[in-house]
Amino acid sequence: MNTLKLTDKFAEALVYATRLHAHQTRKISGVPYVTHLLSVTALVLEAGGTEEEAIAALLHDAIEDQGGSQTREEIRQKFGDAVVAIIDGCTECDIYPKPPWQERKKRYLHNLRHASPSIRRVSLADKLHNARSLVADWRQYGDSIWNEFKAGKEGTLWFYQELLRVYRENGSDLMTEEFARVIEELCQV
Ligand SMILES: Nc1nc2c(ncn2[C@@H]2O[C@H](COP(=O)(O)OP(=O)(O)O)[C@@H](OP(=O)(O)OP(=O)(O)O)[C@H]2O)c(=O)[nH]1
Repeated sequence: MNTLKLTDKFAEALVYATRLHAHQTRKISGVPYVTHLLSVTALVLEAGGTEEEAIAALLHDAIEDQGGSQTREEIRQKFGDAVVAIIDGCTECDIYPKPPWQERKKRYLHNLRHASPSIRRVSLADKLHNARSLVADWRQYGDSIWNEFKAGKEGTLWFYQELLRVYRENGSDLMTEEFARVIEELCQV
């Protein structure tokens, strides 16, 4: 049985993430962006993740979407180096303009191959929730959803299949196999 007890640091990160992303929404459904952060965090904790991993899950898009290096330093001061290292491992880039889509995705896949177990857990939870969102959004809105993704349907499916290959390189676990089932479903939409 998992006996993890979350501390006030987790509660602080929850409020901080909610405020940081307060004006951001999910691009298909339009719901508050914090829904994604909460789902990813729940997946990390359900998979046996630590409090540091859960805090990193809450803040995994903070550097990329909400302030770059300034936000990184703020997170370092509030939550420490270990949390920042996990977030950096889940961050594609923090510079603007962003490099081309395929270049970013290939670099993400390359870095993931050498990433720590903590980074891999938060990354997998992130991509699992995004893949589930895609299936749910497709059911509601149909093929028009692909217009919202820079690489369209083909490129997006390529990325998810490559991610699955990388997650499986270190063996498999329950979350990886759930990801595989969702990707199979996504490939059939
Ligand atoms: N499925 C889905 N994705 C959405 C939605 N709103 C925002 N996103 C984000 O869109 C990103 C994928 O969009 P793309 O056009 O393919 O790529 P890009 O934003 O990286 O350029 C995902 O980021 P990512 O970099 O792959 O992951 P993340 O770490 O930013 O979450 C995902 O988080 C939504 O409503 N549904």
